[in-house]
Formats: sequence, C-alpha cells, structure tokens
Amino acid sequence: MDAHDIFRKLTSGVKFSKKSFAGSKLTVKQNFNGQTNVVKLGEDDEDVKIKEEIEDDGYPSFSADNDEPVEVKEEEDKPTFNEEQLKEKVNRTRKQNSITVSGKNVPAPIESFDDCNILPQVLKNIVKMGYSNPTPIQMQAIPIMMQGRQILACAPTGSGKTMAFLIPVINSLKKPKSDGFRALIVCPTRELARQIFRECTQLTEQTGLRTYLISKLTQKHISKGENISKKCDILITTPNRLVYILRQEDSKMDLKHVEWLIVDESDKLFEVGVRGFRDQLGEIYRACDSENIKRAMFSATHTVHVAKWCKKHLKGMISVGVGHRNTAVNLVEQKLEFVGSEHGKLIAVRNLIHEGLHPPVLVFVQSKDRAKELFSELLYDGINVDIIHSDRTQIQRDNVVRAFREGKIWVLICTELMGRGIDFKGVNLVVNYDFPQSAISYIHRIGRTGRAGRPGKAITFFTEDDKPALRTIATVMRDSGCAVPEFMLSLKKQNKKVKRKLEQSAPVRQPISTNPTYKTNVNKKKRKKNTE
Ligand SMILES: Nc1ncnc2c1ncn2[C@@H]1O[C@H](COP(=O)(O)OP(=O)(O)OP(=O)(O)O)[C@@H](O)[C@H]1O
Repeated sequence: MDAHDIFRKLTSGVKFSKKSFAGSKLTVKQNFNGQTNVVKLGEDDEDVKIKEEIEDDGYPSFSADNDEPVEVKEEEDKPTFNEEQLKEKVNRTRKQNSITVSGKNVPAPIESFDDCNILPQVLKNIVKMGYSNPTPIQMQAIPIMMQGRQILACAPTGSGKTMAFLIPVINSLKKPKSDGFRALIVCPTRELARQIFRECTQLTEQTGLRTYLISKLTQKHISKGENISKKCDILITTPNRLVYILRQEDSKMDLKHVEWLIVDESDKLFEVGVRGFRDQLGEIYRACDSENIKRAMFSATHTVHVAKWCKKHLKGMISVGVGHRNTAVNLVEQKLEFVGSEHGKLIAVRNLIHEGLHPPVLVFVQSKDRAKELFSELLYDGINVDIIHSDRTQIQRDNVVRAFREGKIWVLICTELMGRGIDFKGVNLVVNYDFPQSAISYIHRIGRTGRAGRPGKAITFFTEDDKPALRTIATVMRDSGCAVPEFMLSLKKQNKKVKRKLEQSAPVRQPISTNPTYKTNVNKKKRKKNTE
C-alpha cells in the first residue's frame, strides 16, 4: 500500500465534495461531523445525563473517547486483517469521524459507498446526485440498516441524515411490488416531507420504485377511495395528514406491509401537546403492524424520552451518535447581540441590511403575527423579502420556498415551521430576531446554515427580558467552539419550571413596529398559540 492509499483510507468519508452546490466557489474539505474543539458540558448538565442514560444500556459501547491514539501504520502485504486489527481499524475510523455506537454486534462503518452491496442503480444515482463519499452518519447508519437492524441516530444538522436512511431503505426494497407501501417516512412539516420526496425520487431513478407524497391534493384522492397503497412502495408524509386519512371511514390506506418506519426529527415527533405529534405517531405506529417491521429514528437533537422509549421498544436497537450530543454545528460562527428593547431589534436588523447583507438570509421570529409585523416593516427597505408560516396556503408556501431556493427572495422571515430539516443550499446568515425558546430550537434554527461542510453565520438578538434563558444558549455556543463572554456562562441557571413553560409558550413581546408606542389588541392567548 503506497502513501496515497494510506491517505485515502484515513480520509475516506471525511472529505466533502458535492458538485451540485451551485453558486459557491468554495472548495470545502471539512469533516462532516463538524464537532471538533468541543468543550464538554458541566457535570450537572442535562445533556450529560442524557448521554449517560443512553450509554448505560448494558450493551458494549465503542466510544471514541476510549480509543487509543490514532496510529498510521504501513500495511504489510497481508491480504486480510486479523480480528484484533480489524477492531482497531473500526475504532480508529469511528474516532476519526466522531462516531459513537452502542448496541450488540454493531457492523463496521463503511468508508465508501462501494463497501456495502448497494444496488448498482442506486450507486449510480448516488454518484449522479454528486455524493462521492459517505458522511460519518452515513458511514455508520447505512451498514446498520442494511443488516435490517433498528436504529436511533443522532447527528448534527446538515450532516446528511436523509441519505443515511434513504439509501438502506431503498436498497432493502430492491424492486417495485404491488403489496402496498413497504416503507413509511414521517416528518414534522410538509416542506420537509416534500424535500425528502425530492431526494427519494432522485435516488430511486430507474429502479422502478415508486414514492408517494401525501399533500392536501393527494389526500383528497385517497379520501375518495383511491387505493394508492397498492401502486406505490414508499410513502412520505407528515403525521397529521396520514392520521387524517387513517381515521376516514372505509380508509383504503394500508400500512400492513410496511417493513421500514422512519421517524425523521424523532424528538419533535415525540413531543406531546399541540406542538408535538406523540398521539398521531402512536396511531401510525399501531397501523404499521407487520411482524417484520423495523423502525429508525433520526434527529440532530436527542432527548432522554426518545432514547428511553427506543431502548424499551426497539428490539436489538443500535444507538449511533456523531459528535457531541445536543451541540450546534461548529461551522457556524455564532454571535449574541444585546439590542436593549424590542424596538432595538428593528434598528439592529436595519443596521444589518445597511451594512450589506449577504443573501440568502433566514430571520426567525416566534409567531405568525410577528412574522407579518416584521414583514410589513421590511417590505420597503429595498430588499427582496417574503414570509412563510402555517397560515399561508400550500401554493403560497411552495412558491416562497421555490423563490428562496432560486435566489429570488433574499430574506425569508419565518417561524419555527422552517426550523427543522429544511435544506436551503448556501444560507449565509440566520438571524434569531426573537430569542429561541429552547436550546433544541436554537440548534435546529442555526443549523439552517453551516450545512454540508459549508460555513455560515448566526446572530441572536436578546433583550433584558431574554436574560433568564441566555445562559442556556451561551452554553450551546461555547460547546460548539464559539467565544462567549464569561458573565453569560455564570448567569443564574434557569429554573426548570420556567424553562419548561418557556418551551411550551413564547413570551409576550411588544409588537414589531417602527413606532415604539404602537400597541395592538392581540390578546396574549392568541399570541401564544400562533407559533408556526
Ligand atoms: N455524502 C454526501 N456528500 C456530500 N453532500 C451530502 C452527502 N449526503 C448529503 N449531502 C448533502 O448535505 C446536505 C444536508 O443533508 P440533510 O438535509 O440530509 O441533512 P440533515 O442531517 O438531515 O440535517 P437536519 O438535521 O438539519 O435535518 C444536503 O444538501 C445534502 O444534499
């Protein structure tokens, strides 16, 4: 083996290269785990508890932290590794890619898409989509799912989780059948479902496999009695749409042949209450009652609840993590900006515009009303601005997303609706106009930039009112390698009850208006409800 081969082996899966990132002149060679230089959380921190609970599951764990230092050895002319060498190599690959695993008989990570019997046509499609090497989550999740093992996977935002589940699922379905849906992918928003649908369609090209996306329009067809199940292999949907159909009298939706149930953004789908989907997920789970069903949970953030549930219900499950849990991607340069008051936010955002914005830019606010208010303020500031929230029609939402993808909209004002999963290529800046309601929300929001190895920036405005939650976000920033003023980290820890309350409902804020004395009649309850 020559030096080139050794280099190739060591860097396999680490190099990023994707031809289709149009508009960028950057050639980025960046580790996809995006999690180097991470400071560990304090001992009493919730995230450490999460980690401990997950790892203490009685299964052998191959933690990167326990590995020996990496040694580059010239391989002799031995064609095969002995067991010890193989184990060492597997551990080394995991360590280099910040992969941790927990479970019995975990297969070795792949270092190339050629390593694990992916169907030739699917391989061709992967190449056509511009992917040359697997990202760390793909390196480990693909061989696990190819063995038909259930999985709980957690990897940073923008690290390629979609392909990590699509490739093995498509591979296991092999060719079309008329049994009914054999794979079901659920995710929290229609925009995300449509995005997964697009990727799935590209990946199944020329395989004959048929993918179906439930939308308002197709929902009507199904409700009218059209038996779609028999004509398609893969179903992609939000839980609400599917449950609506399942609840119809004489529903023809047949999920009895589902072999793979994929829950994307699993922690969001496990949330209870109006913002979560726990009940709907339960119904879907019960409807997929094939004996051979396998489940896979994916998210960038991890909660104890999901982990406990999976441990209890997913037989032989393997848990995979990339990087440190519940930290933001370190490709994003993060900044907290004190703006004094609500009015100060408007001044700050206008300053950003006058200093010269580098579109595309996403601006997050906490509610639909605030999105509308900010939109009417920025409409005449000479920038191409638009908004997206759940009150807009499906067509409006689709058009806005398309226009933003095509660069026709420079600044997109959005609610939490766009916080998860959405992959806009090359978002340069995320502005948290309203302070995020939790660390999890912060991680997902700023994860709309710094994707697929590209750098990004995030600015979070805060006022005196946001101070109680400041420490939580400052800690996330520190853990992803950003400089944070020491005083923020030594602020009083947020009371748990207050923290939970804030997660459930956004704080009441002064309306967004150039005139600071402007008041609206919008009552508090309405404001709390209209978050998406
Ligand atoms: N092997 C690969 N090589 C290069 N780019 C890839 C590869 N796999 C996926 N990508 C690209 O990486 C980007 C992010 O992927 P994806 O949307 O799946 O991220 P994610 O991990 O699901 O993020 P989030 O947690 O925000 O949902 C996409 O633009 C995708 O095309």
